[in-house]
Amino acid sequence: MDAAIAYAELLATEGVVRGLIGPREAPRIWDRHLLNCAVVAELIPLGASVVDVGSGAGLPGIVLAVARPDLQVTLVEPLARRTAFLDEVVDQLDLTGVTVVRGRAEELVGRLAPADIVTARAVAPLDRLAGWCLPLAAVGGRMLAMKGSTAAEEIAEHRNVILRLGGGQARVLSCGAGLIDPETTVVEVVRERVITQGGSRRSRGR
Ligand SMILES: C[S@@+](CC[C@H](N)C(=O)[O-])C[C@H]1O[C@@H](n2cnc3c(N)ncnc32)[C@H](O)[C@@H]1O
Repeated sequence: MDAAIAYAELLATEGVVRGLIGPREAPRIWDRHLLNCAVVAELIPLGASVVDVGSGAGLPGIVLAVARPDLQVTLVEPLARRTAFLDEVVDQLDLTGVTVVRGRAEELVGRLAPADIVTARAVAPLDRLAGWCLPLAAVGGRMLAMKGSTAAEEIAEHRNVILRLGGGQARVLSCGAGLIDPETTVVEVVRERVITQGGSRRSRGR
């Protein structure tokens, strides 16, 4: 809790001053941001490696690292102003299991170890997100994309693209039942196959 309180304080002060979070968000950091992200931890197995794509000011990556010290979390973010803030948060909260990587997700394929879980919140539409996140997951690993009430429509629109990218059937999951209202909506996609550049497939175990 001490680390969570310290992070909330950093977001509401430095985060706002540096333009990483809107001033109107400061009073609702706990419910709209921290708790909304923390409940996603219920979908992540013990000791998993997590890559958070487009971490921004650290959502959900920092929250997951604080809530779950068993996780190895890599925060991927292209903007220097944001990675500088993330580095400071990691230092100040002494988050030993967190690595900050400056870069675009699509440029990091093959440079990061394949992750058990790839998270993203408010980064891109589902088709583009799948194109960035699935290649960073291990085969059998999962993308967990935090989405709003239009999650099912996004899946219907982009189902074929996701399959072509080597993903399985996307599912809409709800996190935080009995803890937060509204619950957090997550689109889960398992990376089932490796798609090589020419479009051929390699399945798990081959
Ligand atoms: C709207 S912000 C969301 C930040 C955070 N996830 C949140 O929920 O507050 C989107 C973030 O995605 C990052 N981003 C955009 N394109 C990206 C890419 N190709 N790879 C990784 N991050 C990217 C942006 O720099 C930005 O910080």
